Amino acid sequence: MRGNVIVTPPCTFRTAEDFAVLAGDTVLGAVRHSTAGGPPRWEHGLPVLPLHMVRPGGPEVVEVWHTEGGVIRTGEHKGLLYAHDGEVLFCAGWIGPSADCEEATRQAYVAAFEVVEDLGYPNVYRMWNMLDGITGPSARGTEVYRDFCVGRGRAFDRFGHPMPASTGIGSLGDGVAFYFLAHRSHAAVHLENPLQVPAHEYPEQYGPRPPSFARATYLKPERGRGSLYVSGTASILDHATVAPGDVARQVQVTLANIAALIGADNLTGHGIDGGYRLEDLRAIKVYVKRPEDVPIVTRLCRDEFSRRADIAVFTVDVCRPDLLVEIEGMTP
Ligand SMILES: C=C(O[C@@H]1C=C(C(=O)O)C=C[C@H]1O)C(=O)O
Repeated sequence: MRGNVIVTPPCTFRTAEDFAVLAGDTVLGAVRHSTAGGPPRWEHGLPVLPLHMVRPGGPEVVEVWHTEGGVIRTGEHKGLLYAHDGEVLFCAGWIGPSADCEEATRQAYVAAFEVVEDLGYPNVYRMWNMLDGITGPSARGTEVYRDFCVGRGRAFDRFGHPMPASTGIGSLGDGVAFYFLAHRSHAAVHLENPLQVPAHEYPEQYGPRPPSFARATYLKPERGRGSLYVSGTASILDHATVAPGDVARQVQVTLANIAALIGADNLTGHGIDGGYRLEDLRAIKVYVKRPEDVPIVTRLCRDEFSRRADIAVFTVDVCRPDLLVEIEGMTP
């Protein structure tokens, strides 16, 4: 509560049953982390992206993106499904298994930027990409993530959009899925981390085209406090992986990275007043590579984040073979 106004967080995690009740009320779109992925589909008249992130028998986590009001309009463009309420655009797409991940990614991202431009939501502030076999060999004999980065980068080159906060993570199957959010009027301020080389400046040892993303994006309203969206963050200092093989240390380095990124010093340096701490984050997603590491990673995260935060843990691959964990979140 702020005064007597109820502040609805933009994103909450729900069970499949809760989502069925909630949909059609204040929902713009949703992402179903479940046992199968595939193209986005319409549910209750809204775009819903199924992601293969859960093993059989595990609980489905529905990530629900809420609208603050306005008339919701929906549509489809080249297989991408979207909903928008006059201020916020939610859009989801599926690249699917393909012979040429680079070209398929380029085309899908071109379609995404066409949606952004056609509908007039120029401030893209958060993107997610879930890649089956992310560090595995691609059909053209390189690596799926590397091919993906080249294709995505070519679409960014063509449209000249600034690079927003993003996640590029593994999934348990069903090709490459992606979704993103864009705002009509609020400026998107993209942040880098003082402890890390900007990802888009990574040296060539990580691939021919560095990944196109910022470490965080602050969505700045005309007045008052905005929301900060933290990219998938891992145990990387400068550009190098820290503590390969040591999951507890990787969690510590990752949390320290996030703390430095969202803290007052870094925000002030990007022209944003104030700062945040780990306990301010909500809608946290934790990606753990090895199933046996889930208990310790969950405990370490529970100790640092607020009890009021939704924390979802998924057992999937991370974008470098030596990374064991990755964490993302946002402020309400
Ligand atoms: C973990 C890293 O990168 C990951 C890959 C991303 C992408 O390609 O969009 C974004 C954030 C992370 O999920 C990193 O390079 O620090």
